[in-house]
Amino acid sequence: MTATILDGVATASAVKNELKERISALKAKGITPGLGTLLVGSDPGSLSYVAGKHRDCAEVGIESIRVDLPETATAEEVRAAIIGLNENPAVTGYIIQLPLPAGLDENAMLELMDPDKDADGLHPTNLGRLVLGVSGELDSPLPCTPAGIVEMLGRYGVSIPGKHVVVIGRGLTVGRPLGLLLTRKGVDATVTLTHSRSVDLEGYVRQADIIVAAVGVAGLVKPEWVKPGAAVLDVGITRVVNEETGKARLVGDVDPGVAEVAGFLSPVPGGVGPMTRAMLLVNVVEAAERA
Ligand SMILES: Nc1nc(=O)c2c([nH]1)NC[C@@H]1CN(c3ccc(C(=O)N[C@@H](CCC(=O)O)C(=O)O)cc3)C=[N+]21
Repeated sequence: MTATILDGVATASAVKNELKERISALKAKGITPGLGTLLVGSDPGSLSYVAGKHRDCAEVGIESIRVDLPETATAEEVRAAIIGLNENPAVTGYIIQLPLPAGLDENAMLELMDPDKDADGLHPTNLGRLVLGVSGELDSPLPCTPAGIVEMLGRYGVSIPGKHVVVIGRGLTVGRPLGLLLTRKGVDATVTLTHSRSVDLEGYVRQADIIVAAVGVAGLVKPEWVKPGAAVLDVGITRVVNEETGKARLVGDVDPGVAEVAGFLSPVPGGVGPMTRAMLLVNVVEAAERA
């Protein structure tokens, strides 16, 4: 048996096409959605993600405003850039690209954002709304990667209610909010949220109907850990640079052999990454629709 590939590029493309109509409707009302990005420093991964986000905006007709600060920016300079984005009327939603360079307090910076312009759903108010939300109505932005995972499973007909989802990783952008989203009423998964201190990780993963690996440990999830037919979503991204060519290759948290055991597999690249970017656009459009 070979897994059905959960194609994030095709699914993101469908999501983006559906957005185009909503963007036209907004523009007809005189509202142009605009995504701001704030990037501090020049991490190659972050540069590549931010560039991708601006390309996506151009593709669907969303304006995009890019603010880049050097690695050496002070907390005061970053704070001023955030206030600027809060006040810029062309920016209907924005993100602070994470991680910020060491020495800058990420939580303090996220808290400075206008929650109504938070396109990542990572402001404390929006994380609070994620915890409080019981209706499944999207009345506040959801963190993009968890939203993209649920959206992709839905579009491929992978049923979630009552299923055991084992999430590996408890980070702010993926694992932690994913557990909250999956256990909301209307989504109804049973979630085991594992992390680097979990004892017998393999034992939990073996029981999973759906596995989400988001730790950044290349090839961590082995074929023998996977229940035959399970859905496996790879969210890990490790950049491996070829010494000779200087070219980076992306390696996920899931061993390639898992494709022979799983029922569904979301690969790296071409899986959850493009979906994350598509859900960011959804958040920007929804913020403009609410405004
Ligand atoms: N405030 C904030 N919000 C984020 O959503 C956020 C962040 N910070 N910091 C970093 C992580 C990582 N992330 C990715 C987004 C897209 C791809 C993506 O499109 N990946 C492509 C490959 C891209 C490439 O070739 O580099 C793929 O998997 O096919 C990957 C990773 C968003 N993050």
